[in-house]
Amino acid sequence: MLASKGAVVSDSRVMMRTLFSPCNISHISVISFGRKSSSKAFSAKMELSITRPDDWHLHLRDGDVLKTVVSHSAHHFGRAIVMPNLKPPITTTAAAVAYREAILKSLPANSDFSPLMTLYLTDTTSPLEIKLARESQVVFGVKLYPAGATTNSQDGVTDLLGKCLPVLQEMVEHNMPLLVHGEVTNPEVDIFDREKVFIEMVLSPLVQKFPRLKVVMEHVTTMDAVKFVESCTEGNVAATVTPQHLVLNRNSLFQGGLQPHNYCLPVLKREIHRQALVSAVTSGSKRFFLGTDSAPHDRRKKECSCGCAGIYNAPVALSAYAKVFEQANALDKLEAFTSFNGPDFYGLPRNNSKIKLSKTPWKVPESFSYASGDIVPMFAGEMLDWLPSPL
Ligand SMILES: NC(=O)N[C@@H](CC(=O)O)C(=O)O
Ligand SMILES: [Zn+2]
Ligand SMILES: [Zn+2]
Repeated sequence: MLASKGAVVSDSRVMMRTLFSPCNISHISVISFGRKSSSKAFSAKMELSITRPDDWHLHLRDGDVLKTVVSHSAHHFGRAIVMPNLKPPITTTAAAVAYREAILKSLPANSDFSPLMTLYLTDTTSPLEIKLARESQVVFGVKLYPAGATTNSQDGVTDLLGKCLPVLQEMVEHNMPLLVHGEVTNPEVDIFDREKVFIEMVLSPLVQKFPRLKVVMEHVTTMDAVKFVESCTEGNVAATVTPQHLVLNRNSLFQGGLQPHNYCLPVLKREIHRQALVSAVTSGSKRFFLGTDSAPHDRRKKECSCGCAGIYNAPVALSAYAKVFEQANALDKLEAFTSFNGPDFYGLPRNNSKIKLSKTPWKVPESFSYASGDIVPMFAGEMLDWLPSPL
C-alpha cells in the first residue's frame, strides 16, 4: 500500500480501537460497518462521512492541462485556494478575476467547486491593489514567494521587510491573509535548513512587526515550523500540511534510485520532522489544516536532467490524509483538519455537503493524459485503501 515506493506509513497495523469503537469518532459519523473475512484475519470495512473538505493550497496551472487537473480537485474538494505562480504571475486583481473565469469554464458540468483566488506579491505590489483585491470578493490571500525559492518565483519578493511594509500594513487593514512559501533562498544555506532559517530571519520578525497580520505558513515540513506556529497567536498564524510531507521522508527521494516524482519544495525532510507534522495535524489543533500543494508538471519536466519541483497529489490526497489519521489512531480528528480549521481561519462558512471515505482498495492510475502530454500522480500504480466519493 502506501509503503511500496518509500512511504514511511505502513499498512500493516490494524487500528482496533478506531475500527471497533465508533464512539471514539466524535465528529465523523460511521455510516457502515461491514466485515469481510480474509485467510489470516478478518478486516473490518468502514465508511466515514465527513463535511466536504477544502484545499487551502492548490496549483491548477493554465492552458490545456487545467481542465484535467481541476476535475480531480473538484471531485473531492468544495473550494481551493488557487496559487498565482503562473507565467506571467497573477499580480493584479484583474488577472485573478480572468484566471477565475478560465477555471470556472474548465470545470466538469454541474460542479459547484469554488476557486478562491490569490495575488502574487512582488517588490512593487501597491497598497491600492490590496484594496481592489478585497473589494473584488474573489481574492482571499496574497502569496509570498521569496524570489528564486520555487517554481515560477523569479518575480517574487527580494526583501519582504525592506520593500513590502506599506502593502503589509494595508493587508492588516483589510484582514487579507499573507500566504507564505517559507524558505530563504541564500545558496549558502543548506537546502534542508531553508525553512528553519526563514522562520528565524523573516517570519519571526514579520509576526512581531505585524501582530495582527493573518499568516498561513504553507506546506510546513519541519518540527521547527510546527513549534513556531504553535507559539503564535491562534487565529493569526496557521499552517497547511501536504500529504507528501506527512507520508514520506527524504529517504524516498533516493530509494532504489533517484525518484523525481517525490521531489517537491520545500524538499522532504528527516523522519523526526515527518513525525512532528503527523503529531501536529492529529493533535486536534486548529492551527493546522489541509493544503495539498498539488503541483502538476508534465512527465517530461519531471523525468529529465533538471526536473521541476512539485508533486501531483490531487487524486490521492484525501486517501493519504485518511491513512495518516487512521494510523495515528486519530480518525476522530480528520474532519476538523480537512473541513473545519481552514474555513474557520479564513472566516468563511464550512461546506454544507458531505463526502464519503470508504475503506475500499483502489488502484492509482499510472498517469493522467491531457491534450499535450501526461502527468504522473503521487503513488502512481499503487493500491490505496481509503476511497473518497461524493455523498
Ligand atoms: N511545491 C512545489 O514543489 N512546487 C510548486 C511551487 C510551491 O508550492 O512551492 C509548483 O508550483 O510547482
Ligand atoms: Zn511553495
Ligand atoms: Zn505550492
